[in-house]
Parts: sequence; structure tokens; C-alpha cells
Amino acid sequence: MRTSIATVSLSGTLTEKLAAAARAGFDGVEIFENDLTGSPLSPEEIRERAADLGLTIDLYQPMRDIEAVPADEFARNLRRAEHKFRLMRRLGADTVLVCSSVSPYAVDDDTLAAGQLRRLADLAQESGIRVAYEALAWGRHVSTYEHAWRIVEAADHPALGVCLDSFHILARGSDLSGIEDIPGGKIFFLQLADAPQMALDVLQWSRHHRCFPGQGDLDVAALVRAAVRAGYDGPLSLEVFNDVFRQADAGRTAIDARRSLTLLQESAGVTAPPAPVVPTGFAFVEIATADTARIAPLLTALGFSRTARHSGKPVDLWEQGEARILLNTDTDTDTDTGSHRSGPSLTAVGLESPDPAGASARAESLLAPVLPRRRAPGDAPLDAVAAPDGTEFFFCVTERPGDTGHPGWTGDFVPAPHTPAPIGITRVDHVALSQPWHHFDEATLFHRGVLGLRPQASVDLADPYGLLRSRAVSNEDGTVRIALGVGASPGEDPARGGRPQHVALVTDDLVPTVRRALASGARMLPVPANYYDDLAAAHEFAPGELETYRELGILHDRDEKGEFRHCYTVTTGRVFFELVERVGGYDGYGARNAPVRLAAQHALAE
Ligand SMILES: O=C(O)c1ccc(O)c(O)c1
Ligand SMILES: [Mg+2]
Repeated sequence: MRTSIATVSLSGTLTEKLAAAARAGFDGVEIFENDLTGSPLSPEEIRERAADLGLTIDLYQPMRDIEAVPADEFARNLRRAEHKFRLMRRLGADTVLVCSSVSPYAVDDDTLAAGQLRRLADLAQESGIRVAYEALAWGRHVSTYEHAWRIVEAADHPALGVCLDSFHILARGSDLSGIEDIPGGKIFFLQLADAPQMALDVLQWSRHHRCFPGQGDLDVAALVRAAVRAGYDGPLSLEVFNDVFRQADAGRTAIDARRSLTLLQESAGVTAPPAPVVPTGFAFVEIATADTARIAPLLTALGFSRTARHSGKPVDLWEQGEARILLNTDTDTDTDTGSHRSGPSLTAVGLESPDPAGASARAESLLAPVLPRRRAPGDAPLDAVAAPDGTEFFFCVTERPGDTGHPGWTGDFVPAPHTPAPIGITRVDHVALSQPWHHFDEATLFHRGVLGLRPQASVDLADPYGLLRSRAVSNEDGTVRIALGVGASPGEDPARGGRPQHVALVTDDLVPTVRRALASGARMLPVPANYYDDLAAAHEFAPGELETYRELGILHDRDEKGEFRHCYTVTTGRVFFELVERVGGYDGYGARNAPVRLAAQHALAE
């Protein structure tokens, strides 16, 4: 099906919006009146610009407060309509959206509404224009799609149909089955938007909090399926009013939008992009740093050994159990981000992939920036994409005894002499990546759609200097977990995502692991005594257990499935490490402890 986007969904001038929509691969646009009236271009020039970019103008909108009004008011409305239709002919737009009236003059009279819309459709038809009537969820007398359709059906005019807008329909919790009772040819237009569930006045909710399908809580795919079953074959058009998108870079928003639409088409069964390839574990985490003076001693204290060096690049492999960390001192690769200036930073994540080429094909079809393969002659090909925060995700295979097929990435490393001194770390539990604040929804959709991870509920964590919103995405068995966080913090560069990132490492027995780390010189984050007094009130502990936690700076959480013990190293550059022990089926990240950890980190930074 054709794809379209309303200009209101993107920031900038009309010209910038058109360019962004075209670049992201949309087939058409809905032009919002404000964008046109504020443009220095004539309608003919806009038409030409759109055509040059390969875009059709699928809709012009909105016309308001047309129907069910007294005769003199309606006469004025028709005069207004004549002007608009003339403009639309110059623009080359053949469908106009009419919103259900919110006018205080409108009366609750469907016969009058149908009669006046028929007159409007007559006038439109003379100009070769079709009228799509949309029920605003807050319309004065018409606020449901069923009602709008009853009026359109009664008006019975070939140039009059309905516009279905997923927000208005799903926000009201309407029954979707009525959509299939509308003949497909009478659905003139389909507007799509999602929104997070909120207990908010519906107009405010619509005008400020809409988001792209898949980024909120509404079942937009169910609505698309119903419209397709009804026989609708017009464009799928995104119409998103969102305060953040109004400020964000239009090119980037348009890509996010187009990705959302492909994923929506996939869930609605109208498009089949390459299937998702769900990662099965972490192959490595890469930390870039100009010099290893700060990070290497910390890794050593945490029981990692430098086991190998890349044959062609200044990259060292540090290992312990199945936890692998790459230290990349090739600062050229991160001069763009300037991250080396603030010390070690987490720049890439290797995901264990059952099908790296398939994962890459999926990513490409979803407009993820596929990175040029960084390889020397003889290196294993590494497929990689950039996430919205700039983190590079590599789809890789770690060679194991007996493996055949895809060449493993470790083959590019030359073993280095070392004496293993493990402290009990077995693998990576999760990585926590901070997102630029206006790309949080984009990031969640990216990790779900492109990487095949499942998002959990978002939680708000109190930080002394702001609120941190966190949302974890993971694979089915929890062997890949990424905690996405957003929230500015004083003194940190928001352009780089602000907060430090971290790598959480699994141990099966945290207490001895921490003791060994401390004995080898690791600096752990001190935790205030008040925390342990609070913990004593919350739970009962075995004799001595709490005292041990207090002594070692271990935090504790429990849920109905199990327990969680964790602690943190101090931050070096933009990175710190967490040591975690999951007991039983505990599936969280110790959210209750996050405010204490954040306060402790600030205290240490001062
Ligand atoms: O908020 C509004 O007024 C408005 C206008 C046009 C639309 O298509 C819509 O869904 C909402
Ligand atoms: Mg709409």
C-alpha cells in the first residue's frame, strides 16, 4: 500500500518537510494548511517541488466547522470551501479532510449535517475533489467513526466518504468491527497514529502526545487490518501531533516514521520485510578510550584478562568466562563523537546472531544505518548498524568448538600470553545505554523492530537532579538485555546522551566476587548507611546478611520470582560496571535501588 505522512508530523518549513518525507521513502504527504499559508512558495511551486521529489499530495487539511449549522453560517462555509477548492486545484490535491464540527453554532441534527455535506460534496465534485469526513474524538455532536459514517451514508454522494483516524477511534476505545461494515470505496483516507495510554483530556492527549505506531499503547495494526478487510486500498498515512517531533530533526523523524510504518504493515500482514533475527547473547561490549591507563586496571581488578589483540587494529580482547570486552584505542574511530575526550565510553555491542546476514537485511529494510564493514583483508565480515544513540550493534558469531559456517569474529584476534585470574564473572547481563532525550521512543522502536528485542514497561527513576526514564528491552530468555535510559543531568553533554553508560556482569555468587574485586583494588561505589536501615525495614534477612551487604556496598531487591543482589564500580570516563547476581526467576534491574545509586554517583562526582 502507498505510504504518506502529514506535514504536521515533521519539524521545519514546508520545503524541509517535503524533502525529509521524500528522503525517508514516503510516497506522498498530507499538507496541513498552516504549512502552506506559512510558505513563501506558491501552490504551483509546492506542487512542482513535491512532484520533483516523487511525492504525491494525498490530502489537504483541515476544513473545520462546516456542517450542521444555520443556513447563513453554511453559506459562508461554502464560500470558504470555494476558495479552498480553487487552492487545491492549483496544488494538485484531490482530497480534502473535513473534521466534525466543534462550533458552538452546530446543532445535533444528522439530517441537516448530511444535507450540508452533500451540498459541499457537490461543490467539491465540480473541482474534481473528494471530501473525507473525519470524526474528531472531541467533535461537538459527531465524535465516533460510526456516527460519521451514518451521516456520510445518509448523504449518499460519490464525492463524500469518511476519513478514519486511528487516534480518534482507539482513544475512545471504539469497537473496530463496524469498520468492516463500511464499503472500502467509501473510506477515502486512513490516518494512523499511536499514543501512550494517559488519563488526559482527549484533545490535549491528541494534540501533544501522539506518536508513531508501535511507540504507544494503541492497537493500530488491528485498525489497519479492519480497514484492509473492508476493502480500503488508499494510502496509509501517519498523522502525528507531538511536541517532541515538532522540535526534532525532520530527516531523522521521517526515518523513524517510515520505520514505524513498515513495522505496522508487517503486524497488519500487508508487508513482509525480512524476518526479525533475535539475538541469542552478547558476543562482546566495546569500549573506546584514547589510553587504557584508567580502564585496564579496573578490568584486571574485576578478574578480566587481556587474552588477545586484533591482528590489524589497536583493539584488545579482555575475557572472563563468556564476558568479552573489547578495548579500542583507535581514537580515530570516535573523533566524530569526541567521546575520547571524556575518557572511556561504550561505543559498540556485539550481539550473538543466529543469522548475521539476515539480521543485517532486516535492519536495512527498516532504514537502520548499516555501517561500512570495518575489516582488514582476511577479517571476518562483521555486519553492523548504528542505533539512534550512535551505539554500533554488530551481528556476530562467536566461534565455539564444533561450529561450522559463519566465520567467527574471534578469528581476527591473535592470542596474547596471559594468566587467568577470574573472580567469578560468567557473562554480560545487560548494557545500559543512555539515549538523547528526544529519541527515546525512536530508540525503543529501533531495538524492538530492528534488533528483535521485546520492550518491557517503562519506569521513572528519581535522580537528585532530574527524572530518569528507563525501559528495558530483552530477548525471550533474558540472555540479551538492554536498559535504555533517558534524562538530562547537570554537567553532562546532552548531545552525547548525557549520562554514563554501564555494563552489568553476571556472577553466580556476588559476595565472594566483590570481596575478590576489592582485594585486587577495584573501587566500588559507596552506598549510604540509610539505605541499609531502609532495607532492614523492608525485608527480613538471614543473620549477618544485611551486615555483609552494608560492608560491601551491595544493593538488594526481590520480587515474587526471586532476588537480586548488585553493586557498582565507580565511573571511569563515561563508563561504569555493575556486578549482578540473579536468584530464582528475578527478571528486573533493581529499579527500587536506582535512586540510591544515582545519588551515590552524584555524591562521588562532586
Ligand atoms: O486536532 C485537530 O484539530 C485535528 C485536525 C485534523 C485531524 O485530522 C485530526 O486528527 C485532528
Ligand atoms: Mg486526523
